[in-house]
Amino acid sequence: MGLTKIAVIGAGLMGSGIAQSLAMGGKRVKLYDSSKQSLKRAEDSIEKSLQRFVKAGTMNEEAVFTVMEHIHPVHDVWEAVKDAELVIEAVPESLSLKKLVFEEIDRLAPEEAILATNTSELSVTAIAAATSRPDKVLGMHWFNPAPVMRLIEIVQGEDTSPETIKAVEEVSQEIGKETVLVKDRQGFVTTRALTAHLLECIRMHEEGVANAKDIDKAIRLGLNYPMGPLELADLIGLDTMLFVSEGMTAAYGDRFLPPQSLRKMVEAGHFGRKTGKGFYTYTVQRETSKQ
Ligand SMILES: C[C@H](O)CC(=O)SCCNC(=O)CCNC(=O)[C@H](O)C(C)(C)COP(=O)(O)OP(=O)(O)OC[C@H]1O[C@@H](n2cnc3c(N)ncnc32)[C@H](O)[C@@H]1OP(=O)(O)O
Ligand SMILES: NC(=O)c1ccc[n+]([C@@H]2O[C@H](COP(=O)([O-])OP(=O)(O)OC[C@H]3O[C@@H](n4cnc5c(N)ncnc54)[C@H](O)[C@@H]3O)[C@@H](O)[C@H]2O)c1
Repeated sequence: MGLTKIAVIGAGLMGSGIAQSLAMGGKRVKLYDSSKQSLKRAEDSIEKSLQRFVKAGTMNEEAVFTVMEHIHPVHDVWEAVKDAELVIEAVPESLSLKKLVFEEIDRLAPEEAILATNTSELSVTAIAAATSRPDKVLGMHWFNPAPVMRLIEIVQGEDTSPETIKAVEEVSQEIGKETVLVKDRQGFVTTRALTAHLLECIRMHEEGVANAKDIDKAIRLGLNYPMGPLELADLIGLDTMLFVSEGMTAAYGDRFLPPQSLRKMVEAGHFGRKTGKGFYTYTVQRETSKQ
């Protein structure tokens, strides 16, 4: 059994799903978020997601209890990383923020710990350079919703060692995921391909080529995609989509420019599922009063 003690930093949409996926694969996970509210929301969304597996008949209540037993929400980053063999970061898509987080976990985590970022498209090499261990830093790009999606895209930074890659390939396979290995180029493989697709569909919506429902239906039924592009953008988070679009524009030019309508929705605080409104409206679970 490879790496077993894992810390996840950032318990939002992805961090909660990553923690759940690891725990479902038998790993012990400490889950930290700078916001207590996010940590509470993470526990609720993990419970909800596990109940989907129970409803689907692929898990029983005993397995749910075991998975929850493997996830330890903590309120202090030192507590989260102090004995970790692998730390996975899933904070918002901002290079400056990720560098700050990596500087901190580099100082606090055991020196042999591997540090992985779940960035969608930012430079793994630049994040690694913020630490004293660039050979032990790589991209571990999960997909939303993490408990269901089967791929982990491993991104090799300029100084990532082969041993680091092998250890993360192993832990990915141990929890039932498939991996691919890509170079550290903006957007890697998946985000570059997906962003081109999603942005073009948002532009079509903006130009009034068709309404949101028909654009999604056309792609879902016409191209046999599991989700339409606008409902998928709402699932990913329009805030993340804007971050990604701006990052890709810096690297590849105007073809990735964010549509004005995307920017306006984000400026208005409409991030999609996570805020209850994006291209569609959703019922957002009320925050529990208990902290
Ligand atoms: C940009 C980033 O860096 C990288 C990315 O993440 S790109 C995005 C990658 N993800 C995709 O492309 C997802 C495409 N969609 C799909 O594969 C499928 O629609 C799906 C797996 C999300 C759901 O498939 P399906 O079996 O039809 O489930 P369905 O009953 O329709 O449920 C859809 C809903 O369930 C969620 N979901 C389904 N199973 C789930 C599970 N076990 N745990 C958590 N959420 C689950 C979906 O997110 C959505 O949320 P909701 O519960 O709040 O409604
Ligand atoms: N949303 C997706 O579909 C998706 C898929 C793959 C990868 N990603 C990437 O994963 C990362 C997280 O995205 P997300 O959608 O989960 O975002 P999110 O906004 O849902 O979650 C981010 C979490 O990080 C927490 N946070 C912020 N600063 C922190 C800090 N200094 N220390 C600890 N926690 C902190 C926030 O409180 C929040 O709970 C981004 O880099 C994103 O590009 C997103």
